[in-house]
Formats: sequence, structure tokens, C-alpha cells
Amino acid sequence: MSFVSIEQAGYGVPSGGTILDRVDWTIGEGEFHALVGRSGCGKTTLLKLVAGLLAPSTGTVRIQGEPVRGPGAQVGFVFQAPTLLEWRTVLDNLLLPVSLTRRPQPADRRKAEELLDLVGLTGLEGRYPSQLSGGQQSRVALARALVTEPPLLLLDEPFAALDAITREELQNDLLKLCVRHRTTVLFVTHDIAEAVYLADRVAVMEGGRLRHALPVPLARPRGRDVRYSPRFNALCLELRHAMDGSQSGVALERAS
Ligand SMILES: Nc1ncnc2c1ncn2[C@@H]1O[C@H](COP(=O)(O)OP(=O)(O)OP(=O)(O)O)[C@@H](O)[C@H]1O
Repeated sequence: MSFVSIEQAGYGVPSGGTILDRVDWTIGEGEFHALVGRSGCGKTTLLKLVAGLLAPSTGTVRIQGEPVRGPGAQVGFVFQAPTLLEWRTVLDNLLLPVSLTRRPQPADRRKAEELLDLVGLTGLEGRYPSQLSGGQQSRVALARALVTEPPLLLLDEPFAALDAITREELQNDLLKLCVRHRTTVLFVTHDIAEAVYLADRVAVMEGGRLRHALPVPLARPRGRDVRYSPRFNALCLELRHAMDGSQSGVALERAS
């Protein structure tokens, strides 16, 4: 059974505009899917339907077979600009998803510290967000999204506006964390290379419709040099062609 199943999902706004149009998409358990497309094509809106932050106007979104009726505990989010609570320390920010439902226990604290270690922030537990760099704040947001070990993670350009090296480090952190927890991921990005590096499958959205889905046949774990391999570059080029609608040398699988 698919972990996420999007069936003929549409979303319109009261003014009459169609933002999403009959989107069909399935994501298997533990799979990492990326969604690319030009600005304004509907990527964030689709993510919000899966998150339960918006209800589809038509069609259905299911998680583990159940229709999504609102934000659920099984979903973790990271959005473009990390939204950390300024008046709470890094550790308390990490424990926030836990403290919304119950008093954090020593085991939760250990878990949070382990995640901070994984994202390279050990020693900064007592700092406040304003005392962190943008990249460090993104790391905290990523660790926080995983503290309750949600089986599904939705990421909307979480590494936008970071320098290339920090971005690569965070991509590797993310892959490490997701493999460890066997997390199912839907990752929105503008960056074609980022999508190819991270995902098992990349979907291309255009004008509110899913146009193509491209499997990424690169071995895991991704080696450091994979980004410079001819295969990697060929996949990026193929996606680039899919995004601008020009002919691709390799047949793309239709998505919907
Ligand atoms: N509440 C709304 N009312 C009217 N139009 C909206 C609303 N929300 C989004 N839109 C429009 O829907 C379209 C898709 O928006 P969305 O944020 O999903 O795009 P996106 O692909 O994520 O864009 P970007 O890559 O720039 O973040 C845009 O044209 C946007 O202006």
C-alpha cells in the first residue's frame, strides 16, 4: 500500500482560479520524492494538501489509506524560513513538538541531544535562535521536525538561501536521518541538482498539474562525488528539459 496517495486532487480559490488540477501521485513507504517546478506552479499548495493545512476542492489525499482531514501527528514539516521560538533555547525548541502533547521526559531530551549531534550542533543546546547563524537555525528546524520520529516528512525548500557547502552538508544530514528512521519524504525545491541528489523519484509540476515523474537510478548511499558524475549530470539535464517543456533525449514517464 502507498504511504501517501494523492487521487485526482484539485485546489481552487474563491476568486475562481485553479491552483491544482487533478493531481495523481503515490509515494511508497520510506521513499524520498522531490517535487520541482517553476515558481507559482503549485508546489507549496500540494504540500499543504498533504499536510492537512488545506483541504482539496476535488479528489482525495490519503496517508496510510486514511483521508487527510487536518494536520496529523504523523507528519513533520520544515518550511523555507525556519520558524523557531526566539524566547526558547535550541533544546527547548527541539522539544516543542513533544511539549505540545505532554511533559518531555529524560528519554525525549536524550533523543533531542542525539539529533543535535547528528546535525552537528552539540554544544549549542543552551543558545537562543538569535545567537545562531541561518544554517544553524535550519539544522535546528530539521532536527525538530524529526524529534517525534514522524513517519512522513514534508519539506518546502528548507535549505533555500544557504551557501552551497552548508546546503550540501544539510542534504547529507537529511539523508542520514531519513535512512535511520525510514522516513517517507516529500521535498519541494527549485534546485534540480538538489532534487536529483536527494530523491528516489522527482516529479515535475507545471501550471498546477504533474507533468512528469522521473526515477533517479543512483546508488544509495550517495557517494561524495556522485554530483560530478556524467549520470548525475544527465539526470539533471533531463529534468531541466522536462521543466522547460523541451524534448528530452530519454523518455520521461508520464505522471498524470
Ligand atoms: N490563497 C490564495 N489565493 C489566491 N491565489 C493563491 C493562494 N495561494 C496561492 N495562490 C497562487 O497559487 C499559485 C501556486 O502557489 P504556490 O505557493 O503553491 O506555488 P509554488 O510552486 O510553491 O511557488 P514558489 O516556488 O514560488 O514557492 C500561485 O500563483 C499563487 O499566487
